[in-house]
Amino acid sequence: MIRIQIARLPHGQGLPLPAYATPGAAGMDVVAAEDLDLHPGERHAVATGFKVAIPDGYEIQVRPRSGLALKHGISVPNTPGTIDSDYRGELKIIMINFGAQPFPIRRGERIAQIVPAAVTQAAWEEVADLDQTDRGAGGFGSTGQ
Ligand SMILES: O=c1ccn([C@H]2C[C@H](O)[C@@H](COP(=O)(O)OP(=O)(O)OP(=O)(O)O)O2)c(=O)[nH]1
Ligand SMILES: [Mg+2]
Repeated sequence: MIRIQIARLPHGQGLPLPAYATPGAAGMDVVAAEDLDLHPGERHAVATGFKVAIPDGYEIQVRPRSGLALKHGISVPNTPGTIDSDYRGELKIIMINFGAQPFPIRRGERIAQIVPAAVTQAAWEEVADLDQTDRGAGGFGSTGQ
């Protein structure tokens, strides 16, 4: 378990912190800080009312909730969303309505889940060419269905 600083913005007053719904949950559910109706095909960066300072070496991934996806076609188009450790703006959840009906997003309702994850940064080692493998450049179904 890591500790992540979280600060409440003025419009986050009264909202619960992102929280695990069950002891074994992988993601903390995040609630909306605003009310809006998301019409079919529309996207919106929904306010959460919080900002966070993630420790170096970690990120937060933003993922959809499967119930909203299955029942209403509500998802996160950039899933898994990436919250960088050096970001100090408001945590926002980009929501999209893939369904056929307008979907009411309401303040205090759980709209997505966030998963802290370790990040491995890499440095490039540029070379003239790469080693040979059996696969070579085969991909995109090259091994069959
Ligand atoms: O679902 C998201 C995705 C991103 N962000 C914030 C935090 C993240 O650190 C920052 C940048 O996100 P990302 O790198 O995915 O977007 P970009 O289009 O590459 O923007 P930038 O040029 O600011 O990095 O935006 C959110 O609040 N919610
Ligand atoms: Mg970026």
